Amino acid sequence: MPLPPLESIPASIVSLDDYEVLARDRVEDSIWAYLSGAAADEVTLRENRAGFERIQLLPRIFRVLSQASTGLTLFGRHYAHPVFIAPTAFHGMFYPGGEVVTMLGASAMDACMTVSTQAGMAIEDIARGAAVPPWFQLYIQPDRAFTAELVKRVEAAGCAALVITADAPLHGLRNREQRAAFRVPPGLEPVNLRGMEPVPPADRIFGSHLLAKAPTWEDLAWLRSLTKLPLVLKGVLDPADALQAEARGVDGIIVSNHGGRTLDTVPAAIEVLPSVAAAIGDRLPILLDGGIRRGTDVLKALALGASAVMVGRPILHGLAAAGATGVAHVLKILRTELEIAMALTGRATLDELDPSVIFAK
Ligand SMILES: Cc1cc2nc3c(=O)[nH]c(=O)nc-3n(C[C@H](O)[C@H](O)[C@H](O)COP(=O)(O)O)c2cc1C
Ligand SMILES: CCCCCCC(=O)C(=O)O
Repeated sequence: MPLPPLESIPASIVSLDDYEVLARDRVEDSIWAYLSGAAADEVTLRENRAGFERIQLLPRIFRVLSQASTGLTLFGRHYAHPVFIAPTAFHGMFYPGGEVVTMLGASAMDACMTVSTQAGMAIEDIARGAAVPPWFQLYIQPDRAFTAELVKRVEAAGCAALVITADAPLHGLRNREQRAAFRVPPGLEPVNLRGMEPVPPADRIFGSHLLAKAPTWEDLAWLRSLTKLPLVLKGVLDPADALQAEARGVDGIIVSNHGGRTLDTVPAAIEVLPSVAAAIGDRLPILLDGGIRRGTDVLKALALGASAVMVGRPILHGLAAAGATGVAHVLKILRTELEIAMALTGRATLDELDPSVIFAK
């Protein structure tokens, strides 16, 4: 499938926020509530942005930039830049063709896409078109035998890492979605979970079946024994959990509050990153997501201990606004902004990004 040229995007669309405005006109109200909303009062959603805005940069001047690069190596693979696509559910809600179209845009920008367990398309079909082998995000299912089969499929499809989401044993309390009566549109289903017994609804949480099979640390050890893929744990906020994950043999950690969509009033991801980075040191790579909207945000996250970042909602804004071209343009904007931020702070490589680029008040 050819990618329509970036020139087809209006010249006035220059930032990720512009894509949010463009997408708003193209997405039906209840789906918009699902995409944009977060848990409860959405305090954490706002904090994810405010956390980045509170951090100021301190540039160095006259540094040698002639060999500048955004390249990095993670789990033995080279990546052209540190902007990864976070896993998000059902891309078909936002654009016909769903995840395959997102992958087309990601491939045009050499970006690594993480495919959600809740994707509306088969992992094999999504991975087939990938220029960069995707990562797969796993929600450990109540049926562990089914989960094991899914992991084998993911390996066979050529995925390069398994991202295990740990912060959502339950769906967060999404009042904005409830008010808008959000439902997954007919015709979309989590096709990679086909064949699994659906989890019936319950009228209470404690004492019902809902938490009976919730994942525990033992599941991590079980997954470790099941696959050679790098295991990356998503949804870590407490350094003690990061250390526990390391002890259980994970290969990487994603500092994330799920874009504010699980437990409200937890701190901004960028605010807890330094404490997780201090605990883990250089022993494991750390990624961060939540609120990345500017190249300066990418730079701040890398300076405070992340090796790469993931971006959620803006990718869906690009997809809704202009399909694969929109996804590619969102990624291009972020990468270009990162390069500008690196050049203007006098940092030629990602290795040169450390806390010295952050202004200490
Ligand atoms: C519409 C939507 C769907 C999401 N679906 C998933 C999912 O299926 N699995 C998952 O681990 N995280 C999911 N997330 C969370 C993202 O992976 C990521 O943590 C979050 O979006 C990052 O914040 P940002 O949107 O500010 O970039 C979803 C987020 C959104 C906005
Ligand atoms: C509409 C199905 C939602 C599945 C869970 C996806 C998710 O993690 C999210 O944040 O939303």
